[in-house]
Amino acid sequence: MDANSLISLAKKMPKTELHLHIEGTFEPEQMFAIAQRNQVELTYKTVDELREAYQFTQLQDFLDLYYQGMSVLLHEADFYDLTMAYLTKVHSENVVHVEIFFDPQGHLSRGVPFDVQINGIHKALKDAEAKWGMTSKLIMSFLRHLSEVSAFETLEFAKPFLPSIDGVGLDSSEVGHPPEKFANVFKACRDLGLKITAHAGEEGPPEYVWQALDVINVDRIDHGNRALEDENLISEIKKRGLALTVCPLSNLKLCVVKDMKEHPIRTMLQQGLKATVNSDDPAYFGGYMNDNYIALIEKSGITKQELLQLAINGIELSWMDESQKTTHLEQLESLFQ
Ligand SMILES: Nc1ncnc2[nH]cnc12
Ligand SMILES: [Zn+2]
Repeated sequence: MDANSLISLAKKMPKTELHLHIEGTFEPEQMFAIAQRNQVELTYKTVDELREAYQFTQLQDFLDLYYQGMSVLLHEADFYDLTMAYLTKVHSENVVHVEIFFDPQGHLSRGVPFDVQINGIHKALKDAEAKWGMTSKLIMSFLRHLSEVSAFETLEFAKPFLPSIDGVGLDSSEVGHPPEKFANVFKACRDLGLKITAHAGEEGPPEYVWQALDVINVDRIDHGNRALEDENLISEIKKRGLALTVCPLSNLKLCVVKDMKEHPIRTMLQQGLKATVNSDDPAYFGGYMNDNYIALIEKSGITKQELLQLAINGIELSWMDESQKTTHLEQLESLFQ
């Protein structure tokens, strides 16, 4: 099948997004509008100037801008508008289910209370479900450059809102902040019945992925690229049936891969790993869900079978209800017949 036909299929597929930081969907135009509304001054003077700064050679370059960008979010309506803009965009791309991270510590540290953040995000998620039937899960992520004590404090703030929180994650600067630093807080989260995921093997070594498995007992792995360096690790991830939430355009922008032609997602599938396609921080990395599929089709040469497998993995490895999975899988199969 030629690339154009594959792209057309990719656009029509019912898709899930399992690795998405809501603060990473902040488009410069919206950032400037909210900054103005809140009378917050941004370091960059224009949308163009800000976009020009999106040149990263490593994760930290991006994170520095990402934390600056989110600093204009102050009120519940800001979190609602940010989330609704993202959901509207991906609804138009046939995304039927999203699992969204938010970074409470990035806002608590600026004096924005937990309830302001989560109420805005949660309301948008519920409105999207009512309007379009789009389902969602919400994942609270701990910032790994901060201490485990800070993560525990965040968990305390979260406790009144646990009915709206489905899982916990671990993100921010990976190297130097291994999963074992958070062993106790993830144990507490597990005891509260929360699902667990962690960024591991994006820049960090295979050892960090082992720790995500053996020390914090993750339900899935965000990125996981560097797991491919260790055959025993690949076997263990397969044995546990864990998803890898892979983010192709993010990997390119953050120089985790040099060229999309060399992206390891096909190798992951060939090794029997359950890779999925996701956009991570689409406003910063040059594309939403469909753009990630298009980049893979145009540059890495994925086949129709691989395209189908990636979409199946996204549904099967999501945390949605089993009956809902069946519905989406049936739709997907009929599209590929
Ligand atoms: N790709 C990424 N890696 C680590 N932390 C993040 N926070 C937002 N995006 C991230
Ligand atoms: Zn991420």
